[in-house]
Formats: sequence, C-alpha cells, structure tokens
Amino acid sequence: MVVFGGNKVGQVVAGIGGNGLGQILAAVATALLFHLFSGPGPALPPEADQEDRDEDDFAGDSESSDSTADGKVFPVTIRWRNITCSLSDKSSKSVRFLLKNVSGEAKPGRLLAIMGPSGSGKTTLLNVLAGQMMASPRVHLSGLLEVNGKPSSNKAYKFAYVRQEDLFFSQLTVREMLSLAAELQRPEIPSMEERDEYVNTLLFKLGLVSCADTRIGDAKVRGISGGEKKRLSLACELIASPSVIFADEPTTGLDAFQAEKVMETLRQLAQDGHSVICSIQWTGLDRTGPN
Ligand SMILES: Nc1ncnc2c1ncn2[C@@H]1O[C@H](COP(=O)(O)OP(=O)(O)OP(=O)(O)O)[C@@H](O)[C@H]1O
Repeated sequence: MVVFGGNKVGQVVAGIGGNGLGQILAAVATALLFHLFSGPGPALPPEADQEDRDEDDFAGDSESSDSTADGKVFPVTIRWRNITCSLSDKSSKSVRFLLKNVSGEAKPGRLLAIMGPSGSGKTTLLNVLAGQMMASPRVHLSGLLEVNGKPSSNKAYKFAYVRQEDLFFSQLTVREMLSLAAELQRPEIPSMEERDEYVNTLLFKLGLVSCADTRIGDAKVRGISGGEKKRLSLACELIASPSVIFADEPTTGLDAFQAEKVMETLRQLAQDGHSVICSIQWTGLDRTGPN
C-alpha cells in the first residue's frame, strides 16, 4: 500500500478531428511535435537518499538501447523510492502534497496497476516516472528513480505514454492511421509492402483486424468504439518499440467488455516483455478492491 497525497492507493501487479488537406498537414505537424516533445522530460533529480538502494535486486544493466538485436523488447526495470511531489503557493505560503513517500517497482513482463480515486495523484505519479512533469517553480520533486539499477537520466529508455485523451485523425481509417504513424516514426521501413505487412501485424496484435477499415470517427461522426480507440492509441505508441508503456486510466469511460479487452491487451504487451504501468480509477464501489 502506498500513500498519494493523503489517499490510500492500492497497487496491484496484476483526434485530431477535421477535414481537408490543411487540417491533415496541421495534424501531421502536431503529431511530429507531439513525438518530439514526448521523449523523456525533466527527470527526477537523483536524491541523496540512496541508502535503501539494493542494486543486487536488478537483473538489467544500464544499456540505453530499446530493442535487442533480434527485435525483442529491451528489458527495463524502474524502481522508485520515497517520491514526494509538492506544490507551493507563495501567496498563502502553503504547501500541498500531491505525492508523499511513494515507492514501487515496475518490471518487464509485469503489468502494474496504480489504483486510486479521482485526484489521488495517479497521473502525477505516471508523469514523474515518465519524466513528464511540467517544469514549474511551484512544483517540488524529491525521491529516487532508478532505471535498471542506475539513477535515471534523460533518454535512459524509450517509453510510450497513452494519455487519457486520444489524438487521432478522425477521417482516417484505423489502417490508414497506423500506416501514417508508421511512415512518420519508422522511415527505415523501405517499401510500402513492408509497411503494410508491419501494419497488419500491429492490427492483429492489438485485436483491431475487424475494424481495420472503419473510420476512426469523432463526436459528430460515429466511428470505432472507445475500447478500439484506446487499443489504436496503444498500437500507435508501439510503433516506436518502447520498453516501458504508461497508460493513464485506459479503462475509464469504457463498458466492462471493452475495459476487459483493453486490460487483456496490456497484459499481452507485458507478456511480450514490456514493463507496463497503468492507472485505474478505483471508486471503491467494488468492495473486493484490488487484490
Ligand atoms: N500542476 C498542478 N497544479 C495544481 N494542482 C495540480 C497540479 N497537478 C496536479 N494537481 C492536483 O493534484 C491532484 C492529483 O492530480 P492527478 O491528476 O495526479 O490525480 P488523478 O488520481 O490522476 O485523478 P483522475 O483520476 O481524476 O485523473 C489533483 O487534486 C490535481 O488537481
């Protein structure tokens, strides 16, 4: 059990819409910018508090490569100790803790679910772990973050971050969206045929074959389901061969069937060797809770 800003949180191991060329170009630029800025952001400064470092527990080494020579996922273990994040308010001279002494570990082959009610700090923790905290003089961060046994540094590993909001070209089909994403992110794939084959593999892996030629859609034009959108987000992120996958509330807003399919996909990605960390909003209505 860890504590987030005062709330108890259980840890379980367990579009861009629009029409027209102008908007497509704008969206391509947005996608490129998104990927430029979605690399590891400001990392948690390695803290002096390294007493409880136990390097023997780490199987990985410090290589920063993201996939092994045979195309397998490069294994990355992340460990965090006593992460504290606070917000200071100069006018009222008060400090608000968003995270307080949070510790944990994510390993390759495991799916880690961070559970808690709304506002308990789940997104904040994912942002800290992914080095995506917004730089602000009001935000104070402390604690220890290790990647494969070494204090984390920028660009230490490749990660995917599936956020709560999905960003897509609503007019494209699922296949077209993946093909475009592959063209932007994997320019080394030489021919269209090979790219098509790569996209087909992704469609199969993410269970998107049946909706491959359906438009993504948006609020105005009905397209693929919410669960399919979430799995398409995962597929787009997988193109970059990440070692670690962060997914912020991937099941929120989905019905039980779609939520189960998304979680099954994440479980499968963990089995493929990715370290998967997701947040789940836990309302407490389910008395059984995380186990
Ligand atoms: N930069 C910030 N400035 C002010 N408050 C912030 C900031 N970042 C987070 N918070 C606050 O910290 C708390 C935790 O936010 P966070 O988004 O991490 O929670 P969460 O558990 O992911 O919530 P939800 O399930 O609703 O998405 C919230 O009360 C939020 O308003």
